[in-house]
Amino acid sequence: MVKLSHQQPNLHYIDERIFLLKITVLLICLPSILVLYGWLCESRILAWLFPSGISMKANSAFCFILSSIALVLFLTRRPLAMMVQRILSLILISMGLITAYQYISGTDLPYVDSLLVQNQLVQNDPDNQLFSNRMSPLSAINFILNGLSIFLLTFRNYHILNLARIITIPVILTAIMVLIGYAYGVRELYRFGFYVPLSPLSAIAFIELSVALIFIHAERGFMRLFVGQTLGSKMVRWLLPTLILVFITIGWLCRQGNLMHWYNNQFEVSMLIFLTLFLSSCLIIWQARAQHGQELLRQRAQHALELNNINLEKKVERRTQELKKLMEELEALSLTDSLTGLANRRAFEQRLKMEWQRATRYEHPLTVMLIDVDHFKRFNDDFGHQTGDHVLAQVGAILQQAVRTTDLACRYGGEEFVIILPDTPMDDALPIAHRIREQVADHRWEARQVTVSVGVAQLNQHKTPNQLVSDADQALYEAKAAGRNQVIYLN
Ligand SMILES: Nc1nc2c(ncn2[C@@H]2O[C@H](COP(=O)(O)OP(=O)(O)OP(=O)(O)O)[C@@H](O)[C@H]2O)c(=O)[nH]1
Repeated sequence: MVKLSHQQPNLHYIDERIFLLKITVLLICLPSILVLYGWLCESRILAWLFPSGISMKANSAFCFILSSIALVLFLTRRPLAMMVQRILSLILISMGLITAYQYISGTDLPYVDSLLVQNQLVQNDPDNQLFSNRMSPLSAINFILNGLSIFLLTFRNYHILNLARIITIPVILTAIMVLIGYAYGVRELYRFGFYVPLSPLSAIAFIELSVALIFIHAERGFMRLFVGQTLGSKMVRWLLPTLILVFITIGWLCRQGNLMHWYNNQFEVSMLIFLTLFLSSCLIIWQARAQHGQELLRQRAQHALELNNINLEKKVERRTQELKKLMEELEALSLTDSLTGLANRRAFEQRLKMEWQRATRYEHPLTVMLIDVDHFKRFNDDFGHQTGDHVLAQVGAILQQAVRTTDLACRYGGEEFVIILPDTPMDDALPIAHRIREQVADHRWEARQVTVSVGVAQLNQHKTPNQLVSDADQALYEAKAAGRNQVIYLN
């Protein structure tokens, strides 16, 4: 069994529906109480509330009062209310079944039709008829159906809810038929054979009761269509009652004209067809206009949405490109030394690892040289850090110029630099090292002459890139020890 979920529909609509339910209960209950009171006090005026010559029977009035109570109890969710509703619905079903049994078997069970009132009013009734104190067979069937519907609605289950609604539809249809019968004077529509006819007041009460039952928990099941906020919901809410009322009224007016001998039958039918065509066309055009407007709005909204999507996609694409560029810049920044503009130690380590792998795999020569500024501490102490920074930047520029594009000059840290020379044997690397040393020494320095010491090492049987750097460092150490401004290589 599917349990109903507790949705939160529009509260404004809920308030409106609670109000309508209360009004409906009053509309069913008040006339029924008056009719029942009329029967009990033998007041023909009250019992014959509707001036048609056919009264709502006392049992029917009683059943309608019970139905109203059951209806109003749908406003509370207490288990006790649910129990009372089930008991009331069972009474309604029983009343209907017992009456139907009496009609079918032709018997007159004691204390059933005379349960609430004796027959005095009926006996005085000029239109007296067989079983005239008994509710009509149609009422009996309708009370069975409505009682069943109330009983099922107390279960609040999705499938049962729809079933409860479906069984009230025949009640509405037959009651409308009865009203049409009264309006147009078609006896066969409200009275079957010699049976007791259904009174117009009962027909109205059945319509009110059944419509109210159909709208219980309307936000669930197929009745959602009637209480929704869509154009379809608004259409069905207005169009359906309008259609029923308008066409019944047109028919009635045409009929009355004929009865008053303003025109004959042919004219009545022609008028009816003309007015029906005219009004149906008006209704269709009115609704088509509303739908057309809605469709245009929808198309415009869709177009705007598509444009928005295209703009959004362009924006995302632009932002992605910007982000990509930013990432590349960040990546470059993270690999660059800010003072000299050379690659930093991180970039050096990445590249050395790569070149070392390539060189060992293809047995290519690979040389690394470490360059250190001589007595830089003293330089800093004498001329200050800022001048020292300037010297480092200039040494960096000299190194960058001295190497090929396939080589990589990096700032190793502090005043120490390193150059990776791929595919370069020691014989080719040494002239470069000497050139660098000379260029630094020959440079026109502002403060004082600056020199560098260079240690060179070539890849040999080194197991790791670190060992190669360590060899270059050893050579550099020896260059320092040999008096600085020297190039020393380690084989
Ligand atoms: N201006 C400046 N100085 C730095 C920077 N990085 C390191 N130094 C300085 O470089 C000096 C390096 O000194 P040491 O390692 O003793 O070596 P040195 O004085 O060059 O002597 P040798 O290398 O033996 O010739 C230290 O005083 C550091 O403060 C930097 O980015 N800018």
